[in-house]
Amino acid sequence: MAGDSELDPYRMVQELAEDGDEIPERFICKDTPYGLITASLPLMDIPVIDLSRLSSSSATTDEELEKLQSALSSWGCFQVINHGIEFCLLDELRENGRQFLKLPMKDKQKYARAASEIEGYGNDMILYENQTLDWTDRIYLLVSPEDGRKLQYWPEDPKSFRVVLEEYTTRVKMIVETLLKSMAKALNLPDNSFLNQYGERPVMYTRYNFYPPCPRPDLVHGVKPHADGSAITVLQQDEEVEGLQFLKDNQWFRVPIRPHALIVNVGDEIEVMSNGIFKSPLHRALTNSAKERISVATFCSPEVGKEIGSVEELINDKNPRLYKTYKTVKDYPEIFFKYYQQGKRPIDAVKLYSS
Ligand SMILES: O=C(O)CCC(=O)C(=O)O
Ligand SMILES: [Fe+2]
Repeated sequence: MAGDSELDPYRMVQELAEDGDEIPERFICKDTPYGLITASLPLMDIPVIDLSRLSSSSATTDEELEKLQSALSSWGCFQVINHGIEFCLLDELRENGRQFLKLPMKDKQKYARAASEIEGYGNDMILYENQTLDWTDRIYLLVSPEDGRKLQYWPEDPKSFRVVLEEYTTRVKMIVETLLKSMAKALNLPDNSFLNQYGERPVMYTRYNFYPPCPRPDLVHGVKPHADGSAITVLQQDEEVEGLQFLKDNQWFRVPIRPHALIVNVGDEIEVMSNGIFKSPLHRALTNSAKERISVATFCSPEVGKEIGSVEELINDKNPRLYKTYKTVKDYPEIFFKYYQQGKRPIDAVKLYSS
């Protein structure tokens, strides 16, 4: 496809990458308040949580709960091992995304995102005029609740795309429930303290992020620095190509690749529910000049209409309430995307005191 890419908001990054060395101006990041875009950074000593120890009540459970509490109050994220998802399912999930991406553009076009929607196959959403765009294409799908799925956006090629994603969704849902219970236990709260706010019909979106090779990885973001608006995000990383980084104490760290482990980070909703004890971490994804990268992120949020607020037992004279309550899926997405696309932190909109 030829044409002036800067004037064509629907042009995929994949096509720009195939065109050659020019990066349209709109992708070039002129302002980096969180530091230079570079991969020359220390590797993160990422906490590792063994999910099988959390789900059984054995002698090692308490130790694992302590690790969980420590991971979430420092980094806000960890790697999960022994999560129970078969490795072949994880491989197939990621490979299906890759296969879809290799299809001719005309075959992918029928799943294209409509201008006013977030679901479907598309590039970075343009929400305001001078927005710097991320070097990424994506398939973005609501996967739960099941009756809210818009199957017109779910690829039918490769053939197993839909069943694999359905199965993965079921598994992630179970993992998140175990984690929410464990997180409450880790804070000495009743098991259901977070689950009560999460509800029976969580809203889950899965996003396949594709990062085509970029001729100037030092000038663009694959995904700009942000914290997730979810309660919990479960991420499958590329099995070979690094790119994800977390910020801690104003320093970026590279996330190491551990095949078949999942990365879990908490999002703004858990920061609010835990009254700031668990941190919704800033993270970003960088691009790479040699190789494309893929990641699959599942954003898990409470069911529609649930009111989110800090758990009462965590509030006392020493620890005052830090956040306003809000209706998660009703109010937050609007705030979230407006702030997010401007590189601002949406959680600031619900803080009672500015920090
Ligand atoms: O690609 C990655 O590793 C991270 C993506 C991410 O942070 C997101 O989709 O919210
Ligand atoms: Fe994210």
